[in-house]
Amino acid sequence: MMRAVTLVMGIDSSTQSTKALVVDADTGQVVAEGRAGHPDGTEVHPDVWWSACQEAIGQARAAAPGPVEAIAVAGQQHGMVTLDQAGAVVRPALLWNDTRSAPQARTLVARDGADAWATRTGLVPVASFTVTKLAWLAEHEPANADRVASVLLPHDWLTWRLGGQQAKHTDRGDASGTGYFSPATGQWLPDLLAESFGGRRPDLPEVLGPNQSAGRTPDGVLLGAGTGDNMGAALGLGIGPGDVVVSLGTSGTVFAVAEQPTADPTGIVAGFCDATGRFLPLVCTLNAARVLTTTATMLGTDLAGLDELARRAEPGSGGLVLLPYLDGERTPDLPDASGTLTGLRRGNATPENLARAAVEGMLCGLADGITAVRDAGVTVRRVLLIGGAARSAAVREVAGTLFGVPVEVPEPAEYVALGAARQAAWALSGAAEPPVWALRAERSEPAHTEAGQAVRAAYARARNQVHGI
Ligand SMILES: Nc1ncnc2c1ncn2[C@@H]1O[C@H](COP(=O)(O)OP(=O)(O)O)[C@@H](O)[C@H]1O
Ligand SMILES: O=C(CO)[C@@H](O)[C@H](O)COP(=O)(O)O
Repeated sequence: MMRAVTLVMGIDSSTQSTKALVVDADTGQVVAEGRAGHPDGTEVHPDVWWSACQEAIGQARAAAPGPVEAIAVAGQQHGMVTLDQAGAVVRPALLWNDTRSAPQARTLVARDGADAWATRTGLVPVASFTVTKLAWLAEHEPANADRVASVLLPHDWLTWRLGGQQAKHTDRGDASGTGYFSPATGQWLPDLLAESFGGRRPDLPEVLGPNQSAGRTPDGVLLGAGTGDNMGAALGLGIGPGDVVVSLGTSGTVFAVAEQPTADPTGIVAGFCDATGRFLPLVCTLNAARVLTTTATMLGTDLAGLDELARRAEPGSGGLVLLPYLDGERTPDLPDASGTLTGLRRGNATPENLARAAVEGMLCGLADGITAVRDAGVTVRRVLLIGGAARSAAVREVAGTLFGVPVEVPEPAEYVALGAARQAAWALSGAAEPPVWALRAERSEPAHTEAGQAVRAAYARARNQVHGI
């Protein structure tokens, strides 16, 4: 007899695109997909995400074998979505990679001290976090700030739109990236928000538990709480103790699931919550996959060409080191930095070496991130490498040399959207735990740590030489 299939949808609204997956709720098998691009830029009107979301959902629904019963959205973290009293967007959202609020971040840290921020919010403010964007708005656009009746994150806003603009909801995972939420208590910190937003007290969405529902769409589909994209990926992969994920999308992230909250006063490890009721210590760099696309363009080739060139060069790129801070950097906290190529000589100035230096430079910052999460108390037994740039063979090989632990590459898949789908299936089931879905087949990259250590040392020297850190 045929099994009755229950279908759910997971949406990943990340920096560069929206992806929608229709998934079998019992097995986690993907049965249909949709995708739509986002425009470039660090300031984006949320309507753009809504159009992309509609397009991706339309494609996935058209290809699906039946109707979906639940949907959840995982979105790029930290983006500042401001709504007025009538629910209209006050101004385009400032995204996680917009660095204009770096001066406000410094002022907030000077005001309360890094220790106090880390203890209260799990974070030390940098330009990425929503609280600094609100401080920027209060200082630079007070008339707009006065109109703000509520503040949402990208995933909250999309969930609210999908639900026909009824009650506003978020989850612990995404809330923990704002800078006015306590991961330890699971509560908003409205006084801290007001102190940072010129005394204003906008409404904040209700924080739902991991398997709670955010209502229904006008046509009756159950809505999951949704979450941030990194929390979504952790749920999609179903990571456990000893697993550290390195995700190479627009951002580079390193994260693991932890039982206890973390509070790192250096600000390197952000003490986020996850999407299962646990915690998600995370290190984020601003420059990941796009370092490769930019280098490919510089070399007059495409990503496949860059891959071939990088694989022809020796480890260490003949002495070339790229500090890849093309969009400024968040970790280390260098919002005004630009990229630097060091070690250039007539004898090593080849396309091959430049291609490999781009791959090595992008990954060295994340290797440092692995060290930082280990220092924060995370056990690191293996790295799971995901995100768009994990599709590159050169990236996978070099990661195996730099990370110092076994690197496993799960079958390429949209793990953020898969995590959102798993959350939707969980909300639909009403069960205490999410459905058990098998992790996709993995390939391992052998670790050659000796060559990798020399590459990391050269990177650290170059960073010290240029930035004094
Ligand atoms: N084979 C590849 N080699 C290197 N980069 C790739 C490859 N395929 C895709 N990418 C890059 O991955 C990025 C998209 O990854 P994704 O994880 O979807 O990002 P995001 O979630 O931030 O939108 C793009 O910058 C794209 O150029
Ligand atoms: O700011 C962070 C994490 O703190 C980023 O990871 C954003 O969540 C954007 O993610 P991608 O678009 O690169 O997936």
